Amino acid sequence: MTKPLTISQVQPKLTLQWRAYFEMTKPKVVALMLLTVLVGMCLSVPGIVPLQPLVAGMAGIAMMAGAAAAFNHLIDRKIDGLMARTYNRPLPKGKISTTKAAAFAVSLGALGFVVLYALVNPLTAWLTFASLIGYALVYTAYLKRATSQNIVIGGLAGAMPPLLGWTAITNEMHSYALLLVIIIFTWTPPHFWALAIHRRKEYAKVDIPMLPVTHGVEFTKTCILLYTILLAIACLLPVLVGMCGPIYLVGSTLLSCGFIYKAWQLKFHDYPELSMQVFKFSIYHLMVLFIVLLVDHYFWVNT
Ligand code: HEM
Ligand SMILES: CC(C)=CCC/C(C)=C/CC/C(C)=C/COP(=O)(O)OP(=O)(O)O
Repeated sequence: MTKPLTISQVQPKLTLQWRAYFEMTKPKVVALMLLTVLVGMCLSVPGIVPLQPLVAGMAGIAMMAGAAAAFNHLIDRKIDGLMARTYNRPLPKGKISTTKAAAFAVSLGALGFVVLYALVNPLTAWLTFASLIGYALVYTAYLKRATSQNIVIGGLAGAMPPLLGWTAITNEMHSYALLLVIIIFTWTPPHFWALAIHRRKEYAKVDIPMLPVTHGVEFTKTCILLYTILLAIACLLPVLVGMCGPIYLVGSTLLSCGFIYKAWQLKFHDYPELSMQVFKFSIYHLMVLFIVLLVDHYFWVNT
């Protein structure tokens, strides 16, 4: 006869399951996206942001972005199991079955959609749904395996969060919000290609046509440098149209100089650790840039 499980045996199993589901939502990526959502919300109105659409908007967008990430885990489970960076993920490790992962992704996405539709507005719900489809289906299931421009085109889905935040509060698309989308859109290629240089052998092994695999490391480094220059120009646009003030101008210029400097080092110095340094820098760059946007908004634009 099999012995019944004791509470002390069940508890760790439940905790492990919970952690595995949480990991599928790519929490750190979604956390940075939520910062850009919040900034989109704050910049959309001159004064205090109304609390109800702020809370419901953040919750709904977080759920749908987490669901998109879970779909990515599900669709990529086979190649993830073959790469050193990702073999330990819940699906290749067998911590969660494909059926449960699919049920989780669908329920989380549906719940997020209902929250946005019912408590925020239909415009934000549909735009977030389009981002989910853009990342989970267009990028993951198709572009990723089809072209070396995969992340340039697919990056549009990941760039949407500030616009989603903006529409959650105002129920309309504003050209200022599109400038924030353009900034994340031009930031994505240097962010990802730096990592792809470091992991190029793994991508080649699973036949994923990332730029360093198809066009070589030197060409990718040139593209990274050019995109950091393009990003610096994109970061100036909010000042040129009068959306942001001097605090943002100084902060974003320093960040742009830092990013171009790191990309220049990557292109013209041959230290293997530089690619991961550029990748890490990109994350701090975007985080600080959006914090500076917020500080500028409350300390300059409103004065
Ligand atoms: C299509 C667009 C994008 C691609 C292909 C991409 C790719 C990646 C990859 C492969 C990693 C994993 C690195 C690792 O496992 O060590 C990563 C990490 C990260 N990405 Fe992106 N990314 C994209 C867009 C974004 C966006 C829009 C944001 C935020 C607004 C973002 C924020 C982050 C953060 C915070 C991490 C670090 C996560 C961690 O440390 O666990 N990414 N990105
Ligand atoms: C609704 C909404 C706002 C959607 C946005 C979805 C989202 C979480 C985008 C993140 C972009 C990202 C981490 C791409 C990496 O995928 P990858 O498959 O190239 O990397 P991996 O190998 O680490 O999985």
